[in-house]
Amino acid sequence: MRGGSRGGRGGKGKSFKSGRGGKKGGGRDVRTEPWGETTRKNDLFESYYKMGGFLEEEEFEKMWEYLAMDLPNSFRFTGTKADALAVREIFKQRYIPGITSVEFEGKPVPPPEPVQAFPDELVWHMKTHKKIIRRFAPFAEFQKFLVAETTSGNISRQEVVSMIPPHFLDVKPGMVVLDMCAAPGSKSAQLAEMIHGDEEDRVKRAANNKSPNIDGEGDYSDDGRSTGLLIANDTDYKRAGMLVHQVKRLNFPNLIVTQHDAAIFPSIELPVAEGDKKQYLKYDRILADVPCSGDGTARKNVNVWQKWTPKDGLGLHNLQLRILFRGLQMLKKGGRLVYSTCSMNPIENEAVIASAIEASGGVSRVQLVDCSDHLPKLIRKPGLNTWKVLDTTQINGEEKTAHMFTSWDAFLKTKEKYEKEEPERQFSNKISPGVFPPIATSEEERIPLERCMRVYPHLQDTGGFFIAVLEKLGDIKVTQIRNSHNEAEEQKAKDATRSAIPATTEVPAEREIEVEPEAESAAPLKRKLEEDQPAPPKRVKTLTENGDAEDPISLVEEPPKEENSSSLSNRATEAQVATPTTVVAKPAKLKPEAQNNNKEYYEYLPSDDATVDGILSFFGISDRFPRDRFMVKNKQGLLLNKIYYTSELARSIISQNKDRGMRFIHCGVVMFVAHKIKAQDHVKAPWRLQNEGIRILEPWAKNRIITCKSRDTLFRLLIEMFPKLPKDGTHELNEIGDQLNAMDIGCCFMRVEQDEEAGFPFPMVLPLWRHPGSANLMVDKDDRKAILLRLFNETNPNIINHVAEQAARVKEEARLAEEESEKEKENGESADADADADADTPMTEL
Ligand SMILES: C[S@@+](CC[C@H](N)C(=O)[O-])C[C@H]1O[C@@H](n2cnc3c(N)ncnc32)[C@H](O)[C@@H]1O
Repeated sequence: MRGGSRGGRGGKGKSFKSGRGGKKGGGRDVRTEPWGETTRKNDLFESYYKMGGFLEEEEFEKMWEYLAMDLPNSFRFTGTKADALAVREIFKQRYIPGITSVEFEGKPVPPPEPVQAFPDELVWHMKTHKKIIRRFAPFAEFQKFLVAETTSGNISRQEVVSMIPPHFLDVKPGMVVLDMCAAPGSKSAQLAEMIHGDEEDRVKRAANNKSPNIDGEGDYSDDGRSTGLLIANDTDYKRAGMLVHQVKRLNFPNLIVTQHDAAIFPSIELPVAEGDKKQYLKYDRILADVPCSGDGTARKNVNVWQKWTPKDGLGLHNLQLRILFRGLQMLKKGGRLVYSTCSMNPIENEAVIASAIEASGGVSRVQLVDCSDHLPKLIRKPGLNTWKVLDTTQINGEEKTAHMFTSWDAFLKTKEKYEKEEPERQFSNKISPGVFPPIATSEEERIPLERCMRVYPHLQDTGGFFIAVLEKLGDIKVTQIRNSHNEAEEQKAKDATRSAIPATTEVPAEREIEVEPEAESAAPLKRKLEEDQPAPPKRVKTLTENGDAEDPISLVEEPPKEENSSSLSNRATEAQVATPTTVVAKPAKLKPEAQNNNKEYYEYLPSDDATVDGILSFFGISDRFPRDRFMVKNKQGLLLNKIYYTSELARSIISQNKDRGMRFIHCGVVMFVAHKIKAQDHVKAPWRLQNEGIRILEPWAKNRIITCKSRDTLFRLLIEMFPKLPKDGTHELNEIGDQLNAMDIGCCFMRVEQDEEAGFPFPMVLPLWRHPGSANLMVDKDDRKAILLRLFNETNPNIINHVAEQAARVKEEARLAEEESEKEKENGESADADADADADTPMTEL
């Protein structure tokens, strides 16, 4: 159970006015109440999804109806499985019965329900509108629990669809995982949990000289500790900060946060023996949850309705392709990569997958994995093999016409026609061959795009999402960086061969939309194009930046050795001709630079460091606990007051790469903090254990361990800060006071064993400091409140801080004394004055 700090993100759906009249049939759906004024309607958006061949007409109608409804709130129980199940049980037993009995306007209000797609009832969603949540006490109480546990890190408020991709990565403890576009970090948190696995149980077994092998899966060579690593990366400085904030609370020593452009993510060096060839880190698993237009988030992100344009997806295709391609390069052979977006647009999805597979050398190098037997309860639709491409043209920024194209050739033909007939009409420079469906020359070469997964809003009342699982079968070629000259030459050659071009299709936007002749199922649709939306949704704006300009790194480093150079395959090659940016396959060349403010400074302490040695002896930490993984984050070393701990692989990577120009912006769990007390002489080890790192160390400790056995004692220690422990031995701290009386001043581990009968549904270990005349749990007020709520259902605890109260008393006494002395002074002064006056008077008189 984590103490943790603040984090998490709430699913804030704005109120709205449904564009299509809300859900029909059944009970009244409170989510469609017109509590807000935003109209959820966008003709061009609708036309594309209606005419693009995504769903049968009837199903499309249902999908569109759901897309215009508010999204249910959802959340996930997090942490180790045991912790997550324990908190889930408290939630089910304490809150569900009350919520289930609530009625609104004579009808039962739907209670939270587990989302069937995920195992163990660890994911829940709630369709109740926040107005109802605020109005009814059982919901309000539950809401309080939700907030407290989110703050503590035991619950993550995350959109249901966003939880899907990590499940398909099939991460095992011990794996090396890269999350390429990780901010704000909800999927990174899931991945970290998977890498962590049952680590705590395994370590406990190892520390007790039992085999740490619980389930036969994973690498147990590090005394049960997970040997895996998660590198969570994001290019955006601010968002990377959010990511650090989110993952810090995981207290996971096997985690590094970096800030790089994923499309040119640097190759990370591994340490090698002197004289040996350089080795680069390859990943067992990669998540590419790329920046996207986000049109699948329209249920919670109402901006999508106002701002959707076909250019959003077209503009992102190339960046998405570059990120995916770089990911495939860095993947181990046999490794797995999950590509995902919260967009339903095939240009950002299947088109990217097809182009990346082609660019990698085809299906013999990278295969789409059939995941139909995985998460069988997740309702999904197969990926698309055909789709159309929509874009708009304009003349002098006006008279927009929407066009739907079925092929690159149809697009070129249309362009040629207009160049002759209406040369002033501006065509998009965003359409490239790669955005169209691939054309296979043989069945063996066909990319089975149907293995991709599409999750639509109506299938299980979620947002829209796309997931594709890729496996690397062979080495991937490195794409040559193409310059404008060779692109232009290649284009000329291609143009010359394009003689028989099929008929063009266009959709005049201000008139009646014509359906292109190739499309069988399409029917004419009347629509009027709204004013052009000049600004794409905020998300798109931020995400279209590829970060190159900001990144002080150039693109010339040699790639890892195994990869040979060759050109991109046809579709991807053509894509480069038609789009302004090239697919760049090479990693960033790092510039060694002094560690600066953008990232943290890391200095590992030598394994015989005297300070660490002193601390570890004080707590009786086994010699088997590694001594070489402690670091400080300041040049002044131990002058600073925190000592961090990281996993072995994190240490190797940080040490090997920190001076190469890698932007490491977070790594390490705080293990010890210097304890500044006046009576230093009393204390043999003036360092205190930290809530963050205590669980990593505790199984290896022999000294300074006390055990709390009763709920009363725990309650007292939580509700009172610095309860008294007088020197004469009298105290009100029950078994804890007795154990502390026999202990020197300093920090200790306070264990709470799991004991259902005693009212402890999960084990805990908390740091406690024994002072000369008191004791204090080193747990902050928020975490105290969360534990009090979780274990004691204490909703509004009044936490007493004896020291603060005493300090306030002393201050008050000092103030009163000062007042008193002022008064006395005044009195004295006036008395003196009187006396003086008395004295003077006679003098004067004299
Ligand atoms: C869909 S969001 C990722 C959400 C995240 N995976 C999660 O679950 O919390 C896409 C992220 O990609 C980042 N991004 C945009 N361009 C990038 C690039 N070139 N390299 C790395 N990250 C990028 C954005 O800053 C954004 O945080």
